[in-house]
Amino acid sequence: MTKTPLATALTAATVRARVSVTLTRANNAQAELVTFEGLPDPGEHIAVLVPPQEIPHAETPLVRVHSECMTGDIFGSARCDCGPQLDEALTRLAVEGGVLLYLRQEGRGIGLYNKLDTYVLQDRGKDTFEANRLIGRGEDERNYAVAAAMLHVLGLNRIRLLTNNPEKARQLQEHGITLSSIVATEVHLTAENARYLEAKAKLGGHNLTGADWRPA
Ligand SMILES: Nc1nc2c(ncn2[C@@H]2O[C@H](COP(=O)(O)OP(=O)(O)OP(=O)(O)O)[C@@H](O)[C@H]2O)c(=O)[nH]1
Ligand SMILES: [Zn+2]
Repeated sequence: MTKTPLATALTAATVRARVSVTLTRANNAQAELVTFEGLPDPGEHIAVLVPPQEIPHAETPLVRVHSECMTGDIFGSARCDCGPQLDEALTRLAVEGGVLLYLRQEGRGIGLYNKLDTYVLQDRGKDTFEANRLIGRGEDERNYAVAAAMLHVLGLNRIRLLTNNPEKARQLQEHGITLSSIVATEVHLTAENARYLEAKAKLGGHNLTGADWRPA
């Protein structure tokens, strides 16, 4: 059977290296960082494999697909909920084990400088989606084929996905990943990120109920 270009791209990837690290942000879990060759886009995406520390390994692994946010993940910027979501995922993975895919998709795929340009527009009253359009970019340019490719290489074709984002769930399923369930991330609401979260729920269709869910 002739493979479609997408199927070929998803299966052409291989593991490049596996490196052990102690994760101080995940209760000192002895995790493994995995790098890849032949992914469908050139970003330096990594997988973080975290062993369970408190409960036996689940049959279906918990997976967090996290998009890079330098401002939130590294500096703890309170404009968005990315930092608390990353901490939540790492804490949870340290308890029950699982995998975090760290995707180099800064600014929903538009890059750091462009994201900071949209912050200027947001400070003048535009929401996150509109601000992207105003600088001539898509509202959300992320494509999760790369995440599916990483999961295929790791042999994780059936997962429990930790997300509130329906598009992430939809695309992973489209690329052959079975979601046995979708586990909600907590709603990390603060006065400072309220407008950001409101836009995600209203315009991005994110589930902000705090309850586990299925895509419509
Ligand atoms: N363009 C743009 N990107 C942003 C902004 N704030 C955060 N981001 C990026 O948004 C991405 C995170 O996406 P979110 O929509 O917050 O969450 P998600 O990953 O889609 O959904 P969850 O799985 O539920 O967390 C990261 O790449 C951030 O860099 C913003 O104001 N503008
Ligand atoms: Zn963020």
